Amino acid sequence: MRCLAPRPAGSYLPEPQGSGQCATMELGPLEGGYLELLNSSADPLQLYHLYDQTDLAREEIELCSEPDMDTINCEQFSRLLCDMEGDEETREAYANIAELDQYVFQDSQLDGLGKDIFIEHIGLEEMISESVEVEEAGQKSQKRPFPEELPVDLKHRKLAEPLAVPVVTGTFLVGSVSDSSALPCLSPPAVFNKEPASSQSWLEEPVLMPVPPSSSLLSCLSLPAGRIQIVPSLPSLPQGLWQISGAGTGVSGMVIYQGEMPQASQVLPSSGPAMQSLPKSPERPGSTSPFAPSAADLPGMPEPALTSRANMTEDQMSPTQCLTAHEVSSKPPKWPETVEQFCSSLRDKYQAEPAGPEGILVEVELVRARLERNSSKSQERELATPDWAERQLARGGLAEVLLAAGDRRRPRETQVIAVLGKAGQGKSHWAREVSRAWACGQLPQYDFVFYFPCHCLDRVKDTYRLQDLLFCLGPQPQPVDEEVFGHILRRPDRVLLILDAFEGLEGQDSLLHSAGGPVSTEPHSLRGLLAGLFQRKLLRGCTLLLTARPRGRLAQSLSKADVLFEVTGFSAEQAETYVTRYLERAGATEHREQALALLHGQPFLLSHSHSPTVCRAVCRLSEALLEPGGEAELPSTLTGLYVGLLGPAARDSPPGALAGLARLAWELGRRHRGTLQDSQFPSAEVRAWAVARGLVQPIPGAPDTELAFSSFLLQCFLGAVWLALSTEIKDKELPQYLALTPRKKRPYDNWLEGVPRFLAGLLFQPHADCLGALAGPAVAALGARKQKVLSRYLKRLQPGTLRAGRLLELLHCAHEASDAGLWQHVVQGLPARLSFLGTRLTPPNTYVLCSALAAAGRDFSLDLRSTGIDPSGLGSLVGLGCVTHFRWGQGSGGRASAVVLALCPVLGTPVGSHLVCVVARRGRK
Ligand SMILES: Nc1ncnc2c1ncn2[C@@H]1O[C@H](COP(=O)(O)OP(=O)(O)OP(=O)(O)O)[C@@H](O)[C@H]1O
Repeated sequence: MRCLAPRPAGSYLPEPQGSGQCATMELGPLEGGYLELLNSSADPLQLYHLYDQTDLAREEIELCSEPDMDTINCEQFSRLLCDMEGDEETREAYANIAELDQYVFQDSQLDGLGKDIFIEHIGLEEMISESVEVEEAGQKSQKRPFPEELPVDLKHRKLAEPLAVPVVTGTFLVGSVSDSSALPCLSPPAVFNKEPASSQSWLEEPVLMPVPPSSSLLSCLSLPAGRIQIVPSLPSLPQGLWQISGAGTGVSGMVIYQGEMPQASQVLPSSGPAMQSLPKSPERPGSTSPFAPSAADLPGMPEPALTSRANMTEDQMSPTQCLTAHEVSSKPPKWPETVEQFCSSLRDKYQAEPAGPEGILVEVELVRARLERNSSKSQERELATPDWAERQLARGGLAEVLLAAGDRRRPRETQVIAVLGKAGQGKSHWAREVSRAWACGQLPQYDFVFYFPCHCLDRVKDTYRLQDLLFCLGPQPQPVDEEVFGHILRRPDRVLLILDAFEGLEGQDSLLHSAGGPVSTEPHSLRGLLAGLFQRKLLRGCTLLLTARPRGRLAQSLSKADVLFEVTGFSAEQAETYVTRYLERAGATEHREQALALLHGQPFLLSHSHSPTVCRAVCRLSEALLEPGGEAELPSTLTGLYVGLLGPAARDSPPGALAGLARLAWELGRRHRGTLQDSQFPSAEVRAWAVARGLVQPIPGAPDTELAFSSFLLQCFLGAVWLALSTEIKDKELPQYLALTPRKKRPYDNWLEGVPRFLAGLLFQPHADCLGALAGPAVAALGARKQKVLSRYLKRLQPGTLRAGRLLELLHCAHEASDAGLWQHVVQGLPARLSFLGTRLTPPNTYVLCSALAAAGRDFSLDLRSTGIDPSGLGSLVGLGCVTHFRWGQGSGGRASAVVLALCPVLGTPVGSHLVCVVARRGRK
């Protein structure tokens, strides 16, 4: 393919010299240089096509004999690149652009002017709202001279044009904001503290007010009147657009952009840095994966071939697929029939599986993760908590995740990728999407993808060979075919094994690091086989993708993985998308607005909907509540949510069914298990009831005799029901199950981590609406006795002595209890200085903390560093009048890294160094 190489004089495009067989474009010659070309409104494809035709006519090249202006095939594309590389003028023009880019966007000393011009020049003005007037709000940094080589017109404009944005010194900035009132501003009216921090505390540094990032959440932070101060010498901010709006300041908005500026060819995300990382919903006509954009996603590109690899030519593949396929390996032209058949049966299997129980897919981001020791004394590790703005999203989506370990990969070396996250965050959902994406032809670097739910691999008694694992225990059980197996062994680098819910394997931790795994494919225990894979002895060179809840010793072993990612659940927007899609699937689209109103009416449940599991539960209850019509309201607690869901099921249950299932949930949970065999149910009747009511469900890929609780949270709820109902649990033992006080020897390791708050909810909430609604009035006396025991215990607890994680759990218990006396007792006991350093503040954690601080009626100082708190949560917390001081920022360990800002009524206070921002004000010049 030919490139649009500029001609030395005048026009960049030659006059067409004949049309040949190609359609003639009506496009006049373009004058100027590459920058003009970039700036022109001409369609690049048209330009290419026009130029291409003329050369075609000249060179009589066959390529364009069937002209299709929408199509650039792979070969054409690589020739374009080659031609561009070979052309001196092209190189020079692009070098100029690159240099300008570097000068403008990567230099922390540069003011906003050059950037603005550059943005405008390359056509990114749209990023800056034209409706907002901007004002200088800071001081200029020292300017450097322009590089001599810069295009003259840019130099000229830089010097001649007026300053379009207020300059605040530092790293860089992008533009003003549009009307912030249009954004969902979740924070309450804020009154900031404007006093200096008191001494002798972690607040000693003048750290007051963060610049909160705006995100896909489009959240904003209301800023009250007060001094503005940005502490200088900040290390780099993470990338992204940050937005602040302030009511009391006349500031309509402020956007800070930190990080690399998108290149001219890139599209700036309209609402923050969130990137797609999962294949798109099957309902969408476009591609289901960022890996291979479809014709719908990229107008002008041919739709990629989907399922079959046979007879697939490069022309039929999308460019991305095409390039990737070339990069990864060249495949043999044709596979033996048996291999083709096996491969397509695998693809069919994955394509036939629905996306989750409801067949809904919401695109979510994966975040780069890291494990760290949870205390200096312990060897145990847990997921590190980066600040929200420091998170590194897997910007290349699925492709990035799968290729992430590639850099470190040695030739023919197995790579291990771990995708981690708390229960119910969507790990399995994501892993199944990977296999579905492959089945749709979107991961051409793999010939075979095997998905295993690890519950099915926990067979200690039998021995297996590698081929048994792949064929008999694999997703599409069938007799071993040696020809296919031989094919797999020849190219292990083209095999992806997905081990989902890895924590479900007995003794998983030892599989990852112990030595001595088998080197041959002779029969071994299943554990031995897996150890051989992880120790890179079996199928060496393959990719192992495992998903797990990282806890205990497993977390320790997982640090051996080549690369780690975390599934972090839904944003508020994604939760709303889920609700919408859920109702569409249920054929109840007419209830959408009401359902969203119900959810927003219960902000606590809204915050919990950050977990896809809870979001799904909320949808199910909303659907049930809205169906009969009339007034409806969601409960205000998680306990209420699950009582609402289980109540009707309990009412029509066989005698003792609920208690029987609750006992199973508890007993299995104590052994860290969430799956059960048919034979474990008290009776076939109970099994049938539990399946029919969706309390347990088949495990995809597992034998029919194996079932799993439909969610971990439901198992926790049932476990708590058992503790509340059981006469076998002695009263004095009950408090230990809240796991709030450290004990030397704990009989209960809190694996069922949702139990404490559900137990408090079940025992404290009014009996008739809660425990009674599930188990009938007969258990009222038992419940009252247990409640008394817990109440005594909780009231003796001193919140000030608890570590941050336990304090949050106590707040959750008190919230679930919905008991005014208990709540008051807890909030009154909160210490005035609260440090959450290194403890995750998820949306529900932030919610209970906000409620408690607001109810306490006194002032608080908060350390919010390394909590991962999101912008809206941060806005809500620091917007509380009672929060007089707070600290938030990147990292821990006292790095002088916080972004500090306090407001003054009039902006214009010098705004520190190393930050460039645009402050937009309405009605002021
Ligand atoms: N991106 C998503 N789009 C739509 N639904 C989702 C998404 N992620 C998760 N879900 C739904 O949320 C629920 C929980 O997801 P999933 O089972 O994948 O979580 P998990 O992290 O694997 O949990 P566990 O650790 O308990 O196995 C499922 O019903 C799933 O279908």
